[in-house]
Amino acid sequence: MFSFNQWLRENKVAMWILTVLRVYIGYDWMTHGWSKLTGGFQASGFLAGAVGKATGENPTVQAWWGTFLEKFAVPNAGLFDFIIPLGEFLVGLGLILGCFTTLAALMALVMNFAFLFSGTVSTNAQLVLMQIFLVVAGANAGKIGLDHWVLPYLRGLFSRNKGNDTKDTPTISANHKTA
Ligand SMILES: COC1=C(OC)C(=O)C(C/C=C(\C)CC/C=C(\C)CC/C=C(\C)CC/C=C(\C)CC/C=C(\C)CC/C=C(\C)CC/C=C(\C)CC/C=C(\C)CC/C=C(\C)CCC=C(C)C)=C(C)C1=O
Repeated sequence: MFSFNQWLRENKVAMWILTVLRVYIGYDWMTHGWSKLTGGFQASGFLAGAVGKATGENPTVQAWWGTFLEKFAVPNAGLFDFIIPLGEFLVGLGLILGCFTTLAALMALVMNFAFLFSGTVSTNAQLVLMQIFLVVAGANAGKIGLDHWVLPYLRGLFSRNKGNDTKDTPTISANHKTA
């Protein structure tokens, strides 16, 4: 039976479409990150505004997220001045190069949802939808990219001496000499 998920994960045509999608999304993240890194960026104003949206009868910002912003993000705004521009830039770079593609897409989702929870729709919802395709596709989304080499390298690193590697298994060879 045809499975769309399997098609995303294994098909060659899907691999090319995902590559175009990945580079497009990556370029969007990287340019936003770069302009914040070079032009300066302060999260405090936005964060205070988001806290203000957590009140009223039908608040845009959910109470638990409002509490997180008020108690953690606002007092540590300097951390977000740094991690948001860096995160956006690195996520963009990872997606463009196809390096740790799935992890980069997941971190991108974390940021999109943080912005959505804070009451900004903007391009976040459409990025979320596109990035879900990248995550479901898994390795196929990074095959035309550094993941083509990085993933097998990591697999080798973590599966050494496990699996079907026989070099550590003692065997008695034909010319085995006994004393
Ligand atoms: C449209 O949207 C929007 C924006 O945005 C454009 C915005 O700004 C903003 C404005 C935002 C603010 C004002 C801030 C708001 C802040 C909050 C709401 C506070 C809460 C926020 C959070 C909880 C989010 C925190 C952020 C996180 C978790 C992201 C952190 C991410 C990272 C640090 C980066 C992760 C990156 C990865 C995993 C990719 C990794 C890949 C690479 C780095 C590639 C590197 C490749 C190389 C260097 C090449 C060489 C490498 C090789 C060859 C590999 C070798 C391999 C080996 C195995 C050796 C809004 C509102 C918005 O609405």
